Amino acid sequence: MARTAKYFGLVPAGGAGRRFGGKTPKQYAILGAHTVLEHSVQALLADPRVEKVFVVVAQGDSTAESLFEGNLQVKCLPVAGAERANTVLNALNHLLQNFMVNETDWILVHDAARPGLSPIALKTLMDQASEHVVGGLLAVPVADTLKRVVVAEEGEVIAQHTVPRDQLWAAQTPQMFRAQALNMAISECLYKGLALTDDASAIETMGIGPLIVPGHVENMKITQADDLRIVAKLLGLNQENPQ
Ligand SMILES: Nc1ccn([C@@H]2O[C@H](COP(=O)(O)OP(=O)(O)OP(=O)(O)O)[C@@H](O)[C@H]2O)c(=O)n1
Ligand SMILES: C[C@](O)(CO)[C@H](O)COP(=O)(O)O
Repeated sequence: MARTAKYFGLVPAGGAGRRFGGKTPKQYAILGAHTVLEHSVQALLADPRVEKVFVVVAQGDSTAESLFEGNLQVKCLPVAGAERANTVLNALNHLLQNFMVNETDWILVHDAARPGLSPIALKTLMDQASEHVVGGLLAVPVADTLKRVVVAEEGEVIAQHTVPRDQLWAAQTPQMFRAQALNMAISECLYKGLALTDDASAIETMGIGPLIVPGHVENMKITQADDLRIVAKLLGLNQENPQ
């Protein structure tokens, strides 16, 4: 008889941080007293149901391994791929093929670049998405008016027209789905050459809508350099002289 489904974190941390710039990839930038990655991993471990967090890094990246040395709740997998979707798929393949997770276990995919995830948002997502047919994700309703633009030859960005925002939400992470379902959905999409910027979009192509659970602004993604200062402010962390 199959055991009860467990919960595992999967943190894609294999990006180069091109938009962030600088020599240190943003997942290893210092935020308060720890790296961005450590904050993001600890945020997942805030819920006792999360058994283990798998941190997926680029081959040869030993930084994460040293950050979590001795922490039995964290395991680093050097199987990151060319894009975020490849990283997630490579990790899922590794975990399933090595029987480290069961096909029906819940996988919480959470960006290493989102250190501000709150325990209550994580709990709400796990409580609600686990009751949904396919799973779900954190997202926040779009509050700004959105413009579709064109970029002129001189580089000027020109508004073409306004995009109705009444049914638009901005996806965050974690995005929580069953291991094998997500594995198959991403694999199918990549085989078809579909570009995936998140995990839910792969599930959506299977014809099932994931549950949206309201997130919070503090869970923003660190993308540009100044985002580190903004997130530090949102989290009330001293960023003047990061340790
Ligand atoms: N090949 C990749 C690309 C991204 N990521 C991870 O996916 C998350 C979200 O991606 P993004 O914010 O785009 O990070 P980068 O790809 O590093 O940023 P950029 O696109 O600016 O290079 C990050 O935690 C990043 O480390 C990954 O694991 N593998
Ligand atoms: C997964 C994600 O954070 C949801 O908004 C986002 O799509 C990641 O995009 P990125 O370009 O890989 O940062």
